[in-house]
Amino acid sequence: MQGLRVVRGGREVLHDLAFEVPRGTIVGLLGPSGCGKTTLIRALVGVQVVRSGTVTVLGEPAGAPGLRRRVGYATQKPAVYGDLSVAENLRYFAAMLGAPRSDVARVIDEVGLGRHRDQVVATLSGGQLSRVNLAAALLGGPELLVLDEPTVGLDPVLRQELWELFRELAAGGATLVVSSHVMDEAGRTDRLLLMREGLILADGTPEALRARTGARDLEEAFLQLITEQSGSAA
Ligand SMILES: Nc1ncnc2c1ncn2[C@@H]1O[C@H](COP(=O)(O)OP(=O)(O)OP(=O)(O)O)[C@@H](O)[C@H]1O
Repeated sequence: MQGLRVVRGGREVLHDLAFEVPRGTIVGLLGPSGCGKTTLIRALVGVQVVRSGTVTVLGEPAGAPGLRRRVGYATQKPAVYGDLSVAENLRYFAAMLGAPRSDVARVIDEVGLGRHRDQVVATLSGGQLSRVNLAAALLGGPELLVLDEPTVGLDPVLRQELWELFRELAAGGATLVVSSHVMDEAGRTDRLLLMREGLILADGTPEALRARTGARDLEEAFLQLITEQSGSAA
């Protein structure tokens, strides 16, 4: 991604962003609410009108038709049908994608919803609902998974399990871009993009960010970077 600028509602919300994501890694996109994480994700999956810049995904321009089956995207708000069961939703999405039917059982298992496979989605808890949404993004075994705050509303045990799943997927060669505004999740990534007000404040491994700022934890490192940035802007 190079020189990415996005204007929304008459205001520039991403300012000249550039970064590259190596395959097979988990990249965390972190920053406070409204800093532009979702907009950046929308640009990656090719649904965002951009003012300028180039976004290349798996060697093709973001949003190219050939990427449809190679990129899995889970939006922040679950986008599944409330009046269908978990399995019915996933069978439908698998058919739309041309993914094998056997994938349905696999992804239900991966997100730990086996006991709820025949439950109507409207009756699921919030955490279960977000897992159905995630399961839909896993259909077809995409090479790039783009997940917008996939762990919101989940208890610590489930969050831990999902991060283990993300790690397994990356070990199998998938690349994951995962947004979050929870700093304790940042330490689980291979690489962090810390965002603030439409800019990338820092880009590096969690260890490198801690070392660079001399901070004890990533929350403190983030605050330190903000102070540095404000100092250099003044
Ligand atoms: N459709 C829109 N029209 C105008 N402004 C918008 C629109 N969508 C987003 N914005 C603005 O763009 C900025 C970035 O929003 P974005 O949704 O990318 O943030 P975010 O980091 O994902 O936030 P959150 O963590 O709360 O989801 C915000 O200031 C938001 O108000």
